[in-house]
Amino acid sequence: MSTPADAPTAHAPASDDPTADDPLARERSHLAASRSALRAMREDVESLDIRDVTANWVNAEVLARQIEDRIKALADLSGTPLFFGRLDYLHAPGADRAEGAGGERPRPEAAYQTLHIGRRHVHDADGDPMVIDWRAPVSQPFYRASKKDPMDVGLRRRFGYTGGDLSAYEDEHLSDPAEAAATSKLLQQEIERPRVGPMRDIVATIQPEQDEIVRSGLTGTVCVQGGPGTGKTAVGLHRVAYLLYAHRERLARTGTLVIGPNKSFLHYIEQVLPALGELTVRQATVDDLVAHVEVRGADEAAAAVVKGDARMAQVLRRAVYAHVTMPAEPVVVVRGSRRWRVPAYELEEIVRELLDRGIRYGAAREALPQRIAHAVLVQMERAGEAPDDRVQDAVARNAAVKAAVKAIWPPVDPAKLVLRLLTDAEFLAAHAEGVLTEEERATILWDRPVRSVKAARWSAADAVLIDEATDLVERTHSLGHVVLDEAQDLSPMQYRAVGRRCTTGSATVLGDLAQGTTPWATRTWQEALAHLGKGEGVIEELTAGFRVPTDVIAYASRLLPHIAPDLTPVASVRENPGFFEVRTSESDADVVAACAELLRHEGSTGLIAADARVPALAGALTAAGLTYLSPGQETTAETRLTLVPASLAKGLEYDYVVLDEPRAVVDGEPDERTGLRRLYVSLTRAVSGLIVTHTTPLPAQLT
Ligand SMILES: Nc1ncnc2c1ncn2[C@@H]1O[C@H](COP(=O)(O)OP(=O)(O)OP(=O)(O)O)[C@@H](O)[C@H]1O
Repeated sequence: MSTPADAPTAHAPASDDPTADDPLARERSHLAASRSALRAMREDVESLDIRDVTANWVNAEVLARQIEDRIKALADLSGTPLFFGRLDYLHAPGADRAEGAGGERPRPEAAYQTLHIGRRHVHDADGDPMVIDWRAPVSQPFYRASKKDPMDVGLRRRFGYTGGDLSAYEDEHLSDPAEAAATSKLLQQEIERPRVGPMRDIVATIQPEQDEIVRSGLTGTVCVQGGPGTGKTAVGLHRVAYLLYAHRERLARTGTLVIGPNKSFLHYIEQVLPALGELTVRQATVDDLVAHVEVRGADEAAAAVVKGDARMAQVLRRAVYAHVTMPAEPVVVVRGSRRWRVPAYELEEIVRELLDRGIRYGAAREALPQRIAHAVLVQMERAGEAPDDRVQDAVARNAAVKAAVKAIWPPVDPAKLVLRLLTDAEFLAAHAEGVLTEEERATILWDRPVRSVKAARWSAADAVLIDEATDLVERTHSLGHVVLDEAQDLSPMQYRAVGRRCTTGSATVLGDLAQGTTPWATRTWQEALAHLGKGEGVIEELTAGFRVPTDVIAYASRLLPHIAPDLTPVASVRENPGFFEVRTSESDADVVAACAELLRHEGSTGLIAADARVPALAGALTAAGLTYLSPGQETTAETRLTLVPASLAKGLEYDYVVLDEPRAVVDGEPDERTGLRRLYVSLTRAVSGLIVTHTTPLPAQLT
C-alpha cells in the first residue's frame, strides 16, 4: 500500500516470515489465537448436555433451540477476519465503558489497555477478552476519536484484509501532536471495493457522524435526511444491530422491524444484519404490514392522494363510532323471581364514559356487558343481596344484556366498513362532511357496486385504510424499534400505519426529500414525524457521499434546484474520480454496446431505463447474447449485469451504470418534478462509472 506523506502510517507485510518484530505477524497470530478461542467457545456450547437440567421435553426443546442459536452466533465467518481494528488506551478505561455496560452483561475488559475490535466478542479459556464487540462502549473511540478529541486513545490501528486474512494495517497516534490528521487509505479502499452480491456491512469504517446516529438511544426517534449514497440504509441497519446489543432482552421481548420500499430492496439488504450476528430482525414492506385483504387493484393518482391523506383517519374514526347508538330502552334482566332494570339514562352514562375513555372500539364493546352487569349488581346489593363476581359474569352473559350491547355497540368489520365508505355515496358523505370536499369524495368513490370484501379489487391505499379502521377497533401490536427506509415516499396514512407499530417503541426514519417520487411524497420531515406520532423525533442530516463519484454527483445535483431547492448537495468522499460520459446513441444496439464496455471492468453493471423502455432493451440484450438479471436477483461472478426499470432503482447500487434515455425516464412520470426526481435517483446509483446514453435531447435541467 502506498503511504502519502500526510496519510496515517500504513503498512503492508514485509515478508511472510513472522519475526518477533513484525507487528502484522503479531496481529496475525492474535487473529489465529482468537479463532481458536472462538472455536473453543463454540465447542463448549456444543458439548453442553441438557438431559440432566431439563424437567420436561418443552423446556428441553426451548433450551436446545437457544443452544443452536448460540452455536450459529458463534460461527467464524471465513470471509471476514474476527477483528478489523485495535485501540491502545493510554489508561485502562473505567468499568462504565466495559463491554456490556449499558447492555446486560457487564464484562471485565475495562482492565485491558489494548483492545481488538471486531464483529463479536471472543474470550480465551480464562474469560479474558481477545476481541471486543464493536458495539461495546469501550469500542466507541474506534469510530469517534480524533486528533482533536483522542478520547484517551494513544493508538488506533485499522486492518486491511483479504478474505479472512489480515493483509495490512494503518496506525494513527491520536495523542501525538506531531502526527498530522489525515483520511484513512483503508477507508478509501473499502469504499472503492467493487460491489458484487448483496449489500455489505460497514462495521469497520462507520464514520463519526454516522456513529452518532447508530449509537443514539433506544428511547428517542431519529430521522435522517441524506442525499444518495450517504449511508442512510447502512446506518439504519447498524443502528438495529447496536440497539439489539445494548437492549437485547427488552428488544427480544418487543421485537424489531426493518421496513423497505419493495421486495427487491429488502432482498438486497437482507444479509447485512445476519453478517453482524443478528438473525431475528423481521423485514417487510408497508404493504406487507397492512395485508388484511388481497390487493389486486390500483388507484388513479388523484384517488390515491385523497386516500393517503391524514384526513381519512378522521373520516374512518367517525364512520366507526357512528355505529354506537345511544340507548333509548332500559335493559331488564330477569334472575329467578326478580327483575332488575337498568334505565336508559344510566346506560347512556355508561356509554358516554366508555367513549370518553379513548379505549379502542372493540375493547369498549367488550367492557360494556360487564359495566351493565355492574349496574345490576349495585341494585342487588342495595336490595340486600350479596352477589359475587360469578353473578356479575352471569348477568353480563344474560340474553337481555347481550341484545342491548348488540344494539348499542355492534361489532364493526373494518374491511366491510371501508368497502361501504368507498361504495355508498351517502354513507361517505355523512362521515366525510366538513372533512373531504364533494370533489374529493367523488374521486375516491368506486364507480361500480361491489358484492363483498372478497370480490373487491382493493388497492394498496385501500389496504392502509382498512389497517387504520382495524386499529380503531383493536389496538395494533407495538414493537420495540422500527427502521423505516426510503420514508420520503410514504403517504400520511402510511406513516400512521408504521407509527402504530411503534407507539410504545421508537423509530429510525431514513429518507431523502429529493428522491420522493410518489404524488404524496413527504414535503418536510417535521410533518412526517407528526404523522408517525413521533413529533419529538430529532432530525439529522448526512451530506458525505460514499457511493457516487464527484463528477457524477455534481451532474445529478444540477437537478436539485428543481426538485428540492432547500437541500444541501452531497459531497463525495471518494478519491477515485470515477468515470462519467454522456453519449448520443443511434439505436438500442449502442446501449447494449455501452453495457458490454462496462462489463469489461470488475464488479456489477446496471442498465437503468424508463419502465416503458425495459422490454425493448431486454430484447436487445438477449439478441446480443448478454445475460442479465432483474433487481433483487443476486449478481454473481458469471452474471454481473442487471436490467433495472427506473421505478425499482431506488436504494440499489451498481459499480457501473448505463442510464438509458433520461428524457424517457422523466416522461415516464405523471408530472415533470416527479420525473426529474426519478431521474435524480437513476443518476445516483453508480459507484465507479456512469454512461448516459440518449437519442432524444436531454432534459433542459441537466444541460
Ligand atoms: N462509512 C462507510 N464506510 C464504507 N462504506 C460506506 C459507509 N457508509 C456508506 N457506505 C457505502 O455507501 C453505499 C451507499 O450507502 P447506502 O445505500 O446506505 O446509502 P443511502 O443513503 O441509503 O443511499 P440512497 O439514498 O441511494 O438509498 C453503500 O455501498 C454503503 O455500504
